[in-house]
Amino acid sequence: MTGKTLYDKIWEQHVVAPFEGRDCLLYVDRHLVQEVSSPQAFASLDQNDRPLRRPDLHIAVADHAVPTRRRGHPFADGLARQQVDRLRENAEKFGIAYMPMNGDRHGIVHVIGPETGFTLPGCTLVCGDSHTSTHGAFGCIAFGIGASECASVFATQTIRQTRQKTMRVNLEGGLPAGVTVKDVILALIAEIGTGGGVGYAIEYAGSTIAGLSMEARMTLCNMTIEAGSRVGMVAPDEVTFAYLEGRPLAPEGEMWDRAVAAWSNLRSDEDAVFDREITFDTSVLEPQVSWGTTPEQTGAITGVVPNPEQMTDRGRAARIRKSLDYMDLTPGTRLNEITIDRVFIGSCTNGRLEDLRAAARVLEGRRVAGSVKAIAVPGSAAVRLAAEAEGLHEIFLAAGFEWRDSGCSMCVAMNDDRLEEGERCASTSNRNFEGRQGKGGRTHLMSPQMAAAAAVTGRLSDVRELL
Ligand SMILES: CC(C)[C@H](C(=O)O)[C@@H](O)C(=O)O
Ligand code: SF4
Repeated sequence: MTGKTLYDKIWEQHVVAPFEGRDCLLYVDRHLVQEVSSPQAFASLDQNDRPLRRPDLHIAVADHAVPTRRRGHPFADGLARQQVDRLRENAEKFGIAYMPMNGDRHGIVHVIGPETGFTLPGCTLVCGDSHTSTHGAFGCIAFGIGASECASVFATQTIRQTRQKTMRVNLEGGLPAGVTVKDVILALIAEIGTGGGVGYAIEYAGSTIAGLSMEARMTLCNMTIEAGSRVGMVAPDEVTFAYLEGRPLAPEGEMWDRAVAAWSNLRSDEDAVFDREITFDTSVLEPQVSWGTTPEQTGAITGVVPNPEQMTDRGRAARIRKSLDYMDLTPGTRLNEITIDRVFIGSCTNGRLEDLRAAARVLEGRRVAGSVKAIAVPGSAAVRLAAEAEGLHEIFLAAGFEWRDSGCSMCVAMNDDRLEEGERCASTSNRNFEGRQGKGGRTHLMSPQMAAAAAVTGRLSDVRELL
């Protein structure tokens, strides 16, 4: 018998009942709830007169619609206020934990889950949000679900799911100076495509992973969904345990020791066979920026805007032509000559302390270019407080950034942080679709230090020249 993958091990521990084919009824250990995807699910409990089965296994937080400034004032947007109010009321009514907007535990769901120790190795964790893949960084099976599936989790703590095929992505060789895991995942998506991971649960392994912090591993797993894979994971190790120890919801005392002993077995067996396996040399990477309207339309900052007329694949050429038209870019333009209007540093991809530190290192002693408006939005209140405790906010403010309260903010423009028609933004978020950051807005995805470099030069820039 061949060995098992990490995904298979955790999956098998959670099967309540097998169905036909690859489908199973799966037990759900943890559910994160946000304001956009939950109203229907709560309503379905009401309609069917069902209780919420395990209130202790859910945490609710409003992150998408909350304003990131003037939090003590009435919301500018009526719909946003309604969404936030409804979530608070539902959480109270069904007895689940709620993290209020102005509390110290507020933040983007995918930032507060790990930060509180709610996210743990070996568990199944779901949320009505595609970037739930983030939590797989802890060696758990975490994936985004739809509204009707949220209702099923509320009522039964189970969910019907199709077992994914497995893919191992071996990241080898470490990272050169100025290159981060955001560059790795952007380059990987550029190579395998936004459909490259469809149907697979991806496990990241290799020498590069061993040297990554939990925050970096989260960035990697976060963007796995942009490669089409709903699950990204990293086997837990000493870095994972050190991050979790002492977190408010992590096990304590003797339970901690037992947990670490159990978690230490959570790794793919030596002889495990993956359905697909690829190796990616990260030691040769350069900082990346996206130039199009999907994350796969990305290239090294030293390159140029590609020319669709030179492509033999006509479908691809047509897609690129459309992207360049929306992005208002001319083939052959050097990427580092593209000027920008806005900078957004934040999101569940790159809104953690390490990201803010990396950006601040570039900003220290420098000023945001006169033509640029820049905001820094910590992923959570805890991130903001920790950043303030070490004075990072002062560096951002002195450089000319606005320093905001936590939330999704300009990643998705569901609050009042958004691009104006035609504005171009250097952004640390994960999606660059048409209109993602505001109608007619143009997004270039990159790492926090690359966004900081763009802020000070007023154009897409190679951060290695500023280090
Ligand atoms: C609004 C929400 C359901 C959505 C998601 O599923 O990911 C959002 O978080 C996003 O990043 O596009
Ligand atoms: S920060 Fe962006 S990607 Fe993350 S949950 Fe919010 S909207 Fe989605």
